[in-house]
Amino acid sequence: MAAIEVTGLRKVYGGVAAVDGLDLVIERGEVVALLGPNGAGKTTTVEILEGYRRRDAGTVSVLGHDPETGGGEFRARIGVVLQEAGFEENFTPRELLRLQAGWYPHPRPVAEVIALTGLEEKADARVSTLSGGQRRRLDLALGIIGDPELLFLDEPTTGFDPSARRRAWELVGSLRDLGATILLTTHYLDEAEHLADRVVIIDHGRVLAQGTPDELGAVAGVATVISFRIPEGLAEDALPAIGRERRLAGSVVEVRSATPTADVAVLATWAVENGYELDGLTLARPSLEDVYLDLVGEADHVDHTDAAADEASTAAATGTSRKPEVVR
Ligand SMILES: Nc1ncnc2c1ncn2[C@@H]1O[C@H](COP(=O)(O)OP(=O)(O)OP(=O)(O)O)[C@@H](O)[C@H]1O
Repeated sequence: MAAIEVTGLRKVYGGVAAVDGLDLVIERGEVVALLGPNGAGKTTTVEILEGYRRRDAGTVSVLGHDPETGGGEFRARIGVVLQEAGFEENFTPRELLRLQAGWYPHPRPVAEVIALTGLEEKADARVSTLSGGQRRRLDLALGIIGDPELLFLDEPTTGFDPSARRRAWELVGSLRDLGATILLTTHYLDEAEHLADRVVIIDHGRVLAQGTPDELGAVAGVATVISFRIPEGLAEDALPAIGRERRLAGSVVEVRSATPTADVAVLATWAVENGYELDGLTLARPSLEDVYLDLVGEADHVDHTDAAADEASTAAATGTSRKPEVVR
């Protein structure tokens, strides 16, 4: 039996469908990342799977339970890390973890979870003194204390510094190695690429595409990128017309090509005939970001609720700032 099976899921708020006929199957032991723009319906979907929201239509099975009626037995088998959980500020992380452990039949040792999440130095400090990133680590610690079979992580590393992020990734990797099934939502495409066996892209409450990043590239028909440094003194319009889109970032030319073999042949022939050496000539498969933007659409991507934050998170996620200008 799959860990999660969802068919025709629907949730409507004030006449608008936040989730609109979503189908999803997640096998046991899989790590799956849900991607999508702000307002796509990720959190609504995940909270329905966790049993925190009621659905309007569709069938949902999570570890064989209907989350709406699964009760304590269901809750003991899942771990949940919400986007914004409130804490009892006067408690310490160790105390909160002990309390939470009491809810589960087979919890992990508190000290082990503190070490796994890198909270040793703050284990006995009041929660009110924790930084934002340390609070997120505590969220993560509380999510795994029950040694869940299925872990839900809603944007688990937002606000983490780079090394905390690496540790969280290692933690997710080790949970996966122990056989946990993990469903995470993230806006960090590199996080999805690094952690997930499979990526599910949703928009307007439906699944747009799913698969490994490589499979998604094929589905989306996203082009290979041919890049090289433009020969010194050469005007850009002197380059041969290849590819379906060309961009210039400083002196680096990026050509998106659906037929890279033929395009490289044309480019190389032109360069040799004219006596140019094309410095930095490389071919790169499309990144998950290319696939994502191709599927979701850049206009759509920034059209949702919080364009600025969305753009900032994409930039942070990919280590890039604004995209180079499209010159064609
Ligand atoms: N409690 C609610 N009441 C009314 N509308 C809601 C509620 N929760 C979500 N929505 C709406 O449902 C849609 C989907 O929201 P959801 O939070 O699931 O998106 P998301 O993909 O998780 O977005 P984000 O990436 O911004 O977290 C949005 O249009 C949102 O405004």
